[in-house]
Amino acid sequence: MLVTGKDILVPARAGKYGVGAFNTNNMEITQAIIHTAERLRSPVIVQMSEGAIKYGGQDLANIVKDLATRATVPVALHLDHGSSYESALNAIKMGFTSVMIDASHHALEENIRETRRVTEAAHAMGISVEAELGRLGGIEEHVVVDEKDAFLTDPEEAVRFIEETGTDYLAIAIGTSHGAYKGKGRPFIDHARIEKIASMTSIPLVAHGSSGVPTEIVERFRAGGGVIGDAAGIADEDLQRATAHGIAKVNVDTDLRLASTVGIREALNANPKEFDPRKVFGPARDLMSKIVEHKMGVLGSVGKA
Ligand SMILES: O=C(CO)COP(=O)(O)O
Ligand SMILES: O=C[C@H](O)COP(=O)(O)O
Ligand SMILES: [Zn+2]
Ligand SMILES: [Zn+2]
Repeated sequence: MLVTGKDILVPARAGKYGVGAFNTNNMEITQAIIHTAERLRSPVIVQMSEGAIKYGGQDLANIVKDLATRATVPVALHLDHGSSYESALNAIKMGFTSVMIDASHHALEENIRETRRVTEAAHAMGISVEAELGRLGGIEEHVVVDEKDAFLTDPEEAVRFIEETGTDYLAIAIGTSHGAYKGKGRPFIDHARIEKIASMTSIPLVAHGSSGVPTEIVERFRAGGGVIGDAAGIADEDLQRATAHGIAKVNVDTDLRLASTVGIREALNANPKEFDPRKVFGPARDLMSKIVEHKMGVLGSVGKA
């Protein structure tokens, strides 16, 4: 069933488990996410970035909505990193049931103003909203945020931000970053900060940049001929600790990107004569399903639907 993000995330925060929010860009990724959720009786969030909307548009949104409607577990269609009020409204028109307004790169007052505009419009239409406070390291919205400029979310500021914007869930900067190269090999999740923010707030919290970048997948990526540097992700134990303390929405894109590429390249390498797309995309879909299954197990959402 197609539901709002709030319908999925409020019970997750109350129940101290996490729900995966997986990025999609095509049918196979969408099937891996929603069919696995159905099989494991897990709620799930399928998200499309503005880039995914540019790539797949209403066609892809309709695929997600159709699979969600036919599923018997709760599924939300969410806009990831909406960059403006107009972008959020456009997603709502396309049938999204949850939107993110990411004005975190603006000064606090401007972030509050822009977020508030979106919550007012979205709430009037029964759609729930994610906002972001603080700045992640790494590559964010196609702007490279230098390590020293990346700042973590201030707990007092979070309380004020939630109160003044009416956002339904809040993405906080706690040391994670987007992409396949996280943390540069040192411990970097600020668990004390998560606990502090969670103790002062009651809405679901969101962790971006939560891919695990599993060693096995990275090794297979290399073995097949892929080129990748010192890749690193978020450890399963870190995610479990974070979800026990208030992180309810856990964003994963990189792991599915890696799995799809590994699946496709291995299928092509194994049989150079193959040109049936089903024999190429099928194995990639299977590998992505395994990633989704693993993540749902780690987050504790299995059986919660
Ligand atoms: O935060 C994300 C999407 O908003 C994705 O994070 P990863 O790059 O760790 O998969
Ligand atoms: O956080 C960003 C997501 O990984 C989406 O990336 P994208 O804008 O390349 O689709
Ligand atoms: Zn952001
Ligand atoms: Zn993100």
